Amino acid sequence: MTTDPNSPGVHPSPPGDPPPGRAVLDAHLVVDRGTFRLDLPLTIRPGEVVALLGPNGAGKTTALRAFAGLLPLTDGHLRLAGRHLDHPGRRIWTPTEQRPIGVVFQDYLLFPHLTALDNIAFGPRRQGLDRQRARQRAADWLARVGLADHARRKPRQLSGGQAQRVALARALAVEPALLLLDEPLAALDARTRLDTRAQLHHHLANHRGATLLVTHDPIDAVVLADRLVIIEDGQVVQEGDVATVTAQPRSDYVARLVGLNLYRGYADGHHVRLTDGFHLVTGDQHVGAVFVAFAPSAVALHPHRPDGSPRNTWPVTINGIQRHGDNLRVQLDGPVTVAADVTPAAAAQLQLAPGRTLWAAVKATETRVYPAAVAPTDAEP
Ligand SMILES: Nc1ncnc2c1ncn2[C@@H]1O[C@H](COP(=O)(O)OP(=O)(O)OP(=O)(O)O)[C@@H](O)[C@H]1O
Repeated sequence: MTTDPNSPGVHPSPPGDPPPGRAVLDAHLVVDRGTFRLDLPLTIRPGEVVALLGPNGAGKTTALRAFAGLLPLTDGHLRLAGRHLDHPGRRIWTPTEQRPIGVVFQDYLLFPHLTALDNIAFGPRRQGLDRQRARQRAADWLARVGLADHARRKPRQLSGGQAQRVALARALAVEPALLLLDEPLAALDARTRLDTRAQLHHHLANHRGATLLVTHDPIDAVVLADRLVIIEDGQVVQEGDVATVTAQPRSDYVARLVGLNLYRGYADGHHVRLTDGFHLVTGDQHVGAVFVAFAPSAVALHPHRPDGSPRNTWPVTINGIQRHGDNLRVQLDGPVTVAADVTPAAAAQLQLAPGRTLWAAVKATETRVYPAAVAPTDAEP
């Protein structure tokens, strides 16, 4: 691999490229790490915030490192603001420090020996601003994140929430075409996270570049992102706006993330035969391969088989019980594995305990049915 002598940031992409359209980020990351392969097409429009979600080992960190220039692409391309930063097919590669990218790492990685002000001024200085103007820009950013009076503090003299805000200001002070956020709120306690999330939302709304948020936290994703991209085993399994993804999960991971029971099956009118042979009656009519989803709150538990109503009923055995907000979430085994939410009062009445057998009931009208065939994505600009 050779370094592109015509450093991106100075020269446009070579002629012959497809037009970048409205996307500021246009990437197809292919990265091989041993037996693991990340294969992630991703475009992001100016001002758009995309959350990259996935279970452990899905490839989120690999993607983040590839964007930041800490891992080279095996194949594919990475184009930002119309310039190729990485394109193995053309032997183009751009070192980290020359990429117009701001990164907020999970543990912030502030320079410990520099003040908050100098941490933020570092990027603009390296971009060529003189010392005074770089410090002025840093001071402006400190004021924007509400820390004007913390300019002289060193990172060890800042709280977790303050350090996070300095890290965000440092990343944004270089006016990056792409802002990468790596679990930006994970290190904060619950109260600070709430405030900091609201502030982050405000700053992202004003950021004109693209933002990629890597997170495990569905709340961060739902609050902060315009679009979700979910990867598993290095591949995109679902993407779309928050409302669509949360309403119509297409993988077990996404269903767990949004707290829904999810099954695959084959629909014939109001009946869906699940892959393990069980039948569900649904409110919607469909024909063909479908997903069926319903909320744990839609599952009613009874000590005896309920009769006389057009519902789905089946015997279940309690496998586990956890707190879930003000309620209890009960994991149930049976011909259909299912999670049910019950109030503490109902739990006491039903004498819930692991191993106890009950009946589960779900009204047909509480189910959602949608085709299993993958719809075309709306990712293209
Ligand atoms: N240095 C490495 N060499 C080889 N394979 C690696 C290396 N680091 C990670 N991997 C593999 O790459 C895959 C993706 O890992 P990655 O850290 O990107 O996942 P992740 O989605 O960030 O996971 P987590 O949520 O646990 O941080 C995993 O299978 C992992 O074992």
